Amino acid sequence: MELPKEFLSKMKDLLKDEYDDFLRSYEEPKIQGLRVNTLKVSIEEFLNINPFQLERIPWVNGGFFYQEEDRPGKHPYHEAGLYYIQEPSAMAASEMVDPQPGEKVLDLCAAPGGKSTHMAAKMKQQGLLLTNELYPARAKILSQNVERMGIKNAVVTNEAPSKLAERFPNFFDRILVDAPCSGEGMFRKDPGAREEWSLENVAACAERQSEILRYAAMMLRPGGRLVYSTCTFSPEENEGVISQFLNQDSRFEIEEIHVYEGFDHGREEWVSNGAENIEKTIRIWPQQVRGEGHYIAVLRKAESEEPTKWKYEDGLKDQKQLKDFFQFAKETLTYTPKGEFIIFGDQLYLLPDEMLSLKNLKVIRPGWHLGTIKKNRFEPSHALALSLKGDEVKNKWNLDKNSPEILAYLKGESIKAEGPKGWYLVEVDGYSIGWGKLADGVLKNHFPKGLRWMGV
Ligand SMILES: C[S@@+](CC[C@H](N)C(=O)[O-])C[C@H]1O[C@@H](n2cnc3c(N)ncnc32)[C@H](O)[C@@H]1O
Repeated sequence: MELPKEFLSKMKDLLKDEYDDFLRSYEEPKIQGLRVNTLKVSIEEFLNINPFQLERIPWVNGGFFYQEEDRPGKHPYHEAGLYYIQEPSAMAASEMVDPQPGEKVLDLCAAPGGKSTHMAAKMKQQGLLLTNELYPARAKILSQNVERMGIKNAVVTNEAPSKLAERFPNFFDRILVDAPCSGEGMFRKDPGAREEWSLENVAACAERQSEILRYAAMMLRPGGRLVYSTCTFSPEENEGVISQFLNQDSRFEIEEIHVYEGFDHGREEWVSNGAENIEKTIRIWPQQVRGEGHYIAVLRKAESEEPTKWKYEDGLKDQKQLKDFFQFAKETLTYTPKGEFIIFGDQLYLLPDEMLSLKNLKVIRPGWHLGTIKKNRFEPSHALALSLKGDEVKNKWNLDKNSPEILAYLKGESIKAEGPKGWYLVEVDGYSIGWGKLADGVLKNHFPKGLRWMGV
């Protein structure tokens, strides 16, 4: 593998005796991981039905190494959101954010959503997860992953950190800044990162990271936790950014947290003006664990009495427009979802608790997407299907993971079926995967066109 020469000489100076081991790690194949989505299946249940060769990742409950030939991205369980494919070291960051059910959590640089979907699982559908991405095309992928994992309490936005900072001052209990970086830790996985690398780019990344971090700091409530992470080795983007930030903002300090075996500590000697306790930040090295390179700093904001006035988002006042939805819920579900409803165009959503006004923000998904309000009828969304459990619907149609019918369903074909007319939750081995509508012995396919398996 060809690596940038200036990168190698810099790493040699920094790592000294460890350099040869570091270099050898580039000869190893990339490490593959998946994380069980506990919103849909418990870890134990998943291990009972698991079709892959899995080995536990020590630092994350429900994280597993898999083998290249397993191809979990091409399995019906993937479409059902039973797991998320994620680089093993990257799973450490959300573990350290450790969001709790009911909290208000922000993921500021979130696409494609590995860490957000991990945090959502920890929040157990309770509280608010604001997950944001600057670039529109990436924000769309983030939103699709939120849908596939059956997350109900997430709002997906497509904003600049500065814009969010104006709207959410001192608001979040926990914030993750998984910053855009020079990606040195991903060289083994991503040839693009190798090609784009330069010393100038490292410096530009550090500047951008400092700016993002300052906006994140404004949005954290006093006493809250801010986690900063990168997938790069350069001290400028890691200990350097954190030291500069801490030296400028005395409300923050480094929080000491449990460090897993094999993880390394921050290097004070690699930066000038290293902040107090900078060695208590975390480095993950490919020559020390089965994962790519990462850096993580956990910060705590001091308690204070900063008064803040927020403007909460109001749900629909006039619920007349919801008539067809309530009719659908009565016919199809075993309960009626409650809360603050909101209509965007003809799309119906339920807002997460405590959401602030979304006015003038670029919102991709303002909450739990329920479906489309059509003329005299309601059509349920794919997001609704993926977030429902079998006991929450009156009718379901279960397919075996190895059956020809599940393949036909994923390709968009109708399936022969007998039963009362209406909407059916289609399942794979008991886990929701989409909708079908039954009439006259045929289950009409409602698996979204854009997700269908072509050429299989
Ligand atoms: C390391 S990636 C995030 C990975 C993600 N957290 C995950 O686990 O899947 C950083 C993200 O920050 C976004 N980004 C780039 N410039 C940004 C900026 N100025 N402000 C906020 N986000 C930015 C990138 O588009 C990218 O999606």
